[in-house]
Amino acid sequence: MSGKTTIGIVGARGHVGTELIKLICGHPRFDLAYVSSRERAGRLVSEFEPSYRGELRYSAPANEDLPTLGADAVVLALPNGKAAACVAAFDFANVDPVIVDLSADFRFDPAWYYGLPELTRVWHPGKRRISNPGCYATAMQLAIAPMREFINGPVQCFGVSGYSGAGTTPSDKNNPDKLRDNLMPYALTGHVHEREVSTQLRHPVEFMPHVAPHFRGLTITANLHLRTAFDREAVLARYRDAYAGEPLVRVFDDAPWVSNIAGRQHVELGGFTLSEDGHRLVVVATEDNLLKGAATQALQNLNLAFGFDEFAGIPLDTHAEAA
Ligand SMILES: NC(=O)C1=CN([C@@H]2O[C@H](COP(=O)(O)OP(=O)(O)OC[C@H]3O[C@@H](n4cnc5c(N)ncnc54)[C@H](OP(=O)(O)O)[C@@H]3O)[C@@H](O)[C@H]2O)C=CC1
Ligand SMILES: CC(=O)N[C@@H](CCC(=O)OP(=O)(O)O)C(=O)O
Repeated sequence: MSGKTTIGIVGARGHVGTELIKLICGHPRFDLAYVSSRERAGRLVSEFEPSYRGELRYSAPANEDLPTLGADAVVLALPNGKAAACVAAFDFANVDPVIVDLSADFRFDPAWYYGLPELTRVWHPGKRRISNPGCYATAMQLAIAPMREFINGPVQCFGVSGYSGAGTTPSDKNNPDKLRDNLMPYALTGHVHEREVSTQLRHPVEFMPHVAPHFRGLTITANLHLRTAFDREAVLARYRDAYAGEPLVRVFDDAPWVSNIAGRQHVELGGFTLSEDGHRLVVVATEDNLLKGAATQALQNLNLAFGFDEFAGIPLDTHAEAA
């Protein structure tokens, strides 16, 4: 291979695995070692991903064969519940690549680093087992964190995701016919991202997710009750300060629209609206669930794990001006 750091992707046919292949193809320091898919085993990656110009083919290694494949890092992009068996195979073989898990399987395991770099990168150095946050959970935490110390009582978050969030295994939530002209509520209490955000922020969050007919991009509308009365300027100043110098978090005056975020790497925050008494704040966040909600964040985590620039290989567009 090329002297580059090599990455294996397990579950590379999926929506997130596909985005990660594209990002790694454009990365100056990473190269693909292997990409697994049972359905595409034997097929050339270039058949599915034109930006990949090599001869690599999808393969379908058994878990116990993964440690023999020799990648410097492994990204697990499998459905929930499948990661532990892969990790156990590496442990059993005493092979210790950097592992980034995209599922929810290790997000509550204190032995794993929770990688939402804008909020947790200070704890990253030396971490080789990295749990990538959930898509909605990323947007919720970035929307709430700057006001965390002033929040009074639970935060309510109304979420609407494009149906790529539901993966490729057929279900009502990714069935375009059932989604047409529709908004599908689900997991209205107890969604894993509710628990994830409440745990990470150490503050209760109540999350009500929905799926919509668009393919990619999600919106979170967060309702925060505040102990202290705020005016809009003070709120905006807190968000601008919190994310100053963060290329993947942009703060706007107006509420962001999901139609503007598909295919883009960053999270947008905006629409800061206060009640008349200044004690209730509503904030809107949008994000491409497959990018900052998954693959882009995984790339930030991989860059940090190998000591590269955190944003290497992440195409930062500039066409929308932050407020
Ligand atoms: N979609 C999203 O917006 C986000 C997803 N995530 C998480 O990322 C992970 C991947 O999501 P996504 O790409 O949407 O999922 P998909 O359903 O699109 O893809 C799943 C991948 O896993 C493989 N796979 C499925 N079942 C198995 C199995 N039993 N054993 C081995 N491989 C299997 C599939 O390939 P094949 O069947 O060919 O082997 C496919 O490559 C999930 O854990 C998801 O929760 C996180 C944030 C956002
Ligand atoms: C629309 C839809 O179904 N979205 C997924 C979230 C995708 C995600 O972030 O997944 P994990 O936390 O499982 O990794 C869901 O609600 O389960």
